Amino acid sequence: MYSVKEAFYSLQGEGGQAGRASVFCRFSGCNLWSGREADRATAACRFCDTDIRGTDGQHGGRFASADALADHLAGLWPDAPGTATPQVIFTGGEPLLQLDAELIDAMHRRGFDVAVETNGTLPAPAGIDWLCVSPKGDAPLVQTTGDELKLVHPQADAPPSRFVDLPFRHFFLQPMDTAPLGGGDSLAQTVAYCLAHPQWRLSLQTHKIAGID
Ligand SMILES: C[S@@+](CC[C@H](N)C(=O)[O-])C[C@H]1O[C@@H](n2cnc3c(N)ncnc32)[C@H](O)[C@@H]1O
Ligand SMILES: Nc1nc2[nH]cc(C(=O)O)c2c(=O)[nH]1
Ligand code: SF4
Ligand SMILES: [Mg+2]
Repeated sequence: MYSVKEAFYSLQGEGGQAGRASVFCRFSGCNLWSGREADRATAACRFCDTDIRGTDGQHGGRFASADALADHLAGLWPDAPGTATPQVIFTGGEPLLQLDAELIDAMHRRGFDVAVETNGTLPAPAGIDWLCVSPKGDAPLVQTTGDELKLVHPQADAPPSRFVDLPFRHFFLQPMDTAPLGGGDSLAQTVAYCLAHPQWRLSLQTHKIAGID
């Protein structure tokens, strides 16, 4: 059984694939926060910008099998002209609590590339085409390889220097959207860090700038 908060068709807003049309599957639940505002201040991850509870979002629900969920997600890809490879982005919540090889295979059989956004505290199954790891504070990092490491910045207990020697192909710093918390000048700090440490590239949340989701 898979629990999905919401699913939607949009453009990847972040990281090295920003701008690519994708179907998003946002799984419910996370191992670093309950999703309740009352628990935010004491959670392992405190700055989450997302509603991760329940299955009540658009195209959300509970799916009894990998094929049922894969059919549901493939149905969100538009009947559009051209030859672009469809992509599904499994996110959440924490997708690696639910994503398994069966669902990855089911999406591949439907012609989709499979991308994942994870906090890196759980091992990733094989077969993912684009793995984005986004470490959180002092939560243990288990998944130490992938395509991109995308660190939300600044985090007092997660300096970029701790991650920059890991074997990822791309290193992004993403300014912390402080809307859930209030205050801060994370954009200026992130720009300054990238200028001083050129291994890191700036990732802006372009979907928020564009106002698309
Ligand atoms: C909502 S998380 C879900 C996936 C997974 N749990 C994770 O944390 O990577 C999706 C992406 O949004 C980023 N994110 C969450 N809250 C953010 C915020 N306030 N500002 C900037 N990025 C944020 C995460 O770091 C992650 O890269
Ligand atoms: N457009 C858009 N791009 C995204 N890339 C990662 C997202 C996420 O919440 O995982 C996200 C999201 O929520 N929306
Ligand atoms: S790990 Fe990801 S989904 Fe979980 S609370 Fe943090 S940002 Fe949100
Ligand atoms: Mg998001």
